[in-house]
Amino acid sequence: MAPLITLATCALNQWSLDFEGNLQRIKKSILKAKEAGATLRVGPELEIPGYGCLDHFLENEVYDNSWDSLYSILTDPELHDIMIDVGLPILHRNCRYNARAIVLNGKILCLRPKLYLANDGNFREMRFFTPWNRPRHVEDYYLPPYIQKHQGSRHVPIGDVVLSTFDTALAAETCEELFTPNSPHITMGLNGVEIFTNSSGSHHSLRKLDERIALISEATRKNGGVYLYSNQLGCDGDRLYYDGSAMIFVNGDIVGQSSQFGLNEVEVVVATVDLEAVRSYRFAPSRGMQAVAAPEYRRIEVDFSLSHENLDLDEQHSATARRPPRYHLPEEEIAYGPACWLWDYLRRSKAAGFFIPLSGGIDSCATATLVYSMCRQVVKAMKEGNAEVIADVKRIAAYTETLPSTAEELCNQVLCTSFLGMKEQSSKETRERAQALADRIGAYHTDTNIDDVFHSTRNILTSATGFEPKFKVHGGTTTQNLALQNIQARSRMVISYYMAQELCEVRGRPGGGSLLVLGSSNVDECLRGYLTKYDCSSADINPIGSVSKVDLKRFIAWAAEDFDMPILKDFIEATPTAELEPITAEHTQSDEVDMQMTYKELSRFGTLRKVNHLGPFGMFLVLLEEWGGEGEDRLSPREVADKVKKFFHFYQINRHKQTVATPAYHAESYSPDDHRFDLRPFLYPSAFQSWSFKKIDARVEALEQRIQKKKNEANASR
Ligand SMILES: Nc1ncnc2c1ncn2[C@@H]1O[C@H](COP(=O)(O)OP(=O)(O)OC[C@H]2O[C@@H]([n+]3cccc(C(=O)O)c3)[C@H](O)[C@@H]2O)[C@@H](O)[C@H]1O
Ligand SMILES: Nc1ncnc2c1ncn2[C@@H]1O[C@H](COP(=O)(O)OP(=O)(O)OP(=O)(O)O)[C@@H](O)[C@H]1O
Ligand SMILES: NC(=O)CC[C@H](N)C(=O)O
Repeated sequence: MAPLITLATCALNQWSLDFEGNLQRIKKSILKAKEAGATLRVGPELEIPGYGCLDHFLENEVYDNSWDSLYSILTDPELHDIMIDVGLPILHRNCRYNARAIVLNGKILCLRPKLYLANDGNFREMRFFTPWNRPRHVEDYYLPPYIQKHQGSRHVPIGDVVLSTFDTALAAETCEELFTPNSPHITMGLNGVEIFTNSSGSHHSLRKLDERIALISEATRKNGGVYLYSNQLGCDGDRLYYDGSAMIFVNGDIVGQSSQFGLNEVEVVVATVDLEAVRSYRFAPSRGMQAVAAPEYRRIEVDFSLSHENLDLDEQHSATARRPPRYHLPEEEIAYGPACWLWDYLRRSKAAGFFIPLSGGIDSCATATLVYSMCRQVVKAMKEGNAEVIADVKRIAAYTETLPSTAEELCNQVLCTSFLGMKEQSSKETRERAQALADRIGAYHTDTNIDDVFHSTRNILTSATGFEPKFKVHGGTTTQNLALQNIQARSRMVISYYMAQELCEVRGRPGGGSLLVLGSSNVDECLRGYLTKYDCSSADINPIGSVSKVDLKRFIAWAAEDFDMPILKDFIEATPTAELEPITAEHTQSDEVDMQMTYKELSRFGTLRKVNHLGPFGMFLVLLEEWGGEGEDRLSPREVADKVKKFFHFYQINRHKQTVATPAYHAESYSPDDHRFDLRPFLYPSAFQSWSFKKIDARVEALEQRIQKKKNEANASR
């Protein structure tokens, strides 16, 4: 019988280029793993410099510093007696590799470079690294001189290897390799590898954890084995939030899972597993037939036992029981992910808090609710005794000597909101909703009118040219109507930055400080371009910029119950409106009327454009199936065509706005973010003269002729 083995994986809140902080968190995780009796610890991808260094991976200094950190791990005797799988970038024969060092008792056993790099969506690993791309190939890696001295040899093996200990075999695959069709774990498993490690730099996106769980579960269900998944956690200096969820699987089942969103900088997951369960799982002769035909790996012999053969631990421990996977609802993912990201951003930027221009509409309400959600998590972590969080709150919550004890108290210290209204345009309802929300969450709120700024800006044009622009409801043209709306929108941006800079002084915050302006444009408005360029959407950061309106509404409905905030129901029921035009008895502005499409339709267009990679004609064909056909609520081919064409027209003429979009938390797979995720032109030829639109027209005409023919035949046969 095989003895039991205790293994550990972890989620670490690394920060790009924070070599000292990263090293300290790595060491802490190793010590925690050791304390729990583990003999193997796996850490996140590129954990030494942090995963998100991006073009810094082209700087040699990052490689040197990473070796310095590794040297510190090798020479720390407290980190001995445990096998360590740690991520770092390395230079080998002048090529850069995203690698792992497998280390034991102060010596490097081998280096394992990533075979297949992640290079889609937000990932650009091919920009910095070379893929090893040669399964099972091994070479000699020449160590830096001071490491050679310490190691007692000039080189160590580098490549796709298997490690054989006294009692089992293990091997490493790295993040994306799990997602590829021909994952290394398949051949490794057929070669008798019983333990797989995977270190990841995998960011959050709504509903993505399901995919990871399905992949790992499938990998070990088919082939048997123990799978240790490690991931980075938190904001490491970018739009991305790495959502932890370190996990241990045995033969398709989860036996350990860390939190997906949390404020702990170091989370270690430990499980005790019975290797006999893996061996007996691999009984099928069909597997055996593939195993004997599988190509062989070079084995590194390791004089170490992962099991507790001679320890009392065996008697005390039994294998960790399997448990169901823990998923959050998408509305919970929105409540927790952006909130944790905001916290990391706030503490790491050393800002004094946030400023939100609060309109009384649902979007800025969602942004404010996320800051409140952040405060709830921070206060909870303080109550649990989280020392790092307490230290950060001591610096940030400077208004009082004592630490805030409720989310509302903390929110009062870190959040200022302002209603920036106009006498004729702003309704009593929005003004009151903004005030009521601020009161409920404890924000410091001001209610002010910006009519003076509006009128004086408008009058500048009049005194310069004699021309007097008017709103449409007062007889103005569309251009005049838009120009006047944009004065309001853009002056709100200037006023917001002014407020953000001065409010700490106004409130007498010891040490002063200034606030970060938070934006509130959602993914659908960005996609359609229904926002004013350089208005409040041009904020410092935006926690909801990649969340759809449909999901935002679900989140607000969830928060109304879960955060006990009945006031949020009023926001859901209100008709979304920009309130940029004067309200009259006959006219109140409404988003969906203005946009000429619904938020639900926008979500579908967005998904088909980005996730399904469809152009206008392809989208038309898909939507024809979905929305077209016979029946009362079905659309004719021409109606479907009009919707698709309208969407592409507005998307294309407004794409330029995405070039200045506020850095937003990445959450949605159809995000139009022009900076890192959705790389497209921003000067398009006219959509209406496009080849695709002509194809749509031709197909509509053909379909209409067919429909007419059918009708004629039906009439004739009556
Ligand atoms: N191809 C191109 N490349 C680069 N820049 C280009 C461009 N075409 C126009 N532009 C620039 O963009 C400007 C037009 O864009 P922009 O100034 O945004 O103005 P515009 O898109 O004309 O108007 C803003 C729209 O957003 C709506 N809205 C809805 C909800 C809230 C808010 C709000 O702000 O609170 C606004 C508002 O009702 C209106 O329909 C042009 O004046 C020009 O400066
Ligand atoms: N009266 C106002 N007071 C303060 N801020 C405002 C006001 N009107 C608009 N804003 C700011 O400008 C942003 C964009 O305005 P817009 O009317 O498009 O809002 P929205 O996208 O519909 O969001 P919301 O649902 O928050 O109104 C808002 O999210 C808000 O931050
Ligand atoms: N760092 C990686 O290799 C990540 C790629 C992977 N597709 C993910 O999103 O998790």
